[in-house]
Amino acid sequence: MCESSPYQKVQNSSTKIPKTGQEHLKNSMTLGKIEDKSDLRVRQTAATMVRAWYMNDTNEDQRLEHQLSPPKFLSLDDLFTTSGILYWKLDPKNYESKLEEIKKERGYNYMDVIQISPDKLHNYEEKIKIFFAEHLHADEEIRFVTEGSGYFDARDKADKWVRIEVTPGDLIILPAGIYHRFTLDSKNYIRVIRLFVGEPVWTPHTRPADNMEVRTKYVEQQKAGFVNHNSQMKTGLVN
Ligand SMILES: CSCCC(=O)/C(O)=C/O
Ligand SMILES: [Fe+2]
Ligand code: NI
Repeated sequence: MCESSPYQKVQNSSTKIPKTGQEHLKNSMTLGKIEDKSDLRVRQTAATMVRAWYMNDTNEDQRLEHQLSPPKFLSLDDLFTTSGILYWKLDPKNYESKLEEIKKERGYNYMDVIQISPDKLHNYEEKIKIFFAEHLHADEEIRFVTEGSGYFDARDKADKWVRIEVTPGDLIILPAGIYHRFTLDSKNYIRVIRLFVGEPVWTPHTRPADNMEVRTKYVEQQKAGFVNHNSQMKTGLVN
């Protein structure tokens, strides 16, 4: 989306984050180095907790899980191979340095915070509708969840909806050109850090946008198969 004012904005990671509860980020982060095996185990367990599944197409409330019967889950590897979606699990209470590392590595020099709930988001009903209309962006969509939960839905190679549950500590990167949408779950609240390279442009291009260059490029990549040069990201390990 292309909203501007209601969110805190940080032009680069060393800039102060102005007001509204974001201050604790600065002090809460230490380097996410895995010092011993028990630490690794804890982090791996957390990493495997991401859930992604194929959706049914019933007209029930969008906030419900929409599992197939029986449910059909995807692994992180499947998620990446079928759609190019990258996922990292960070420690939701101690993520600052790892997030900084990722920002540096991928060139994300903009960040702000959005809280989505009926009482926290201006024009909530309208925004929720926009988020849930199938669309693509000309750039990556990078979201790090700090509180609450929700679902990102993305189309796989066969144009089937895959639902990805996001909870605190989840960093998800949707590639440019992928058809997707977002909804809150039945708890009705999420707080998300949004990252971007340069000045953010979150214009949603509603489907059909098949003739956009970014879409044709994405489809080509999808046909050729996505290649991940960062195996940590693919497996969801935090370090
Ligand atoms: C959870 S962040 C708000 C949703 C959004 O910005 C978007 O583009 C969804 O596709
Ligand atoms: Fe989007
Ligand atoms: Ni958007």
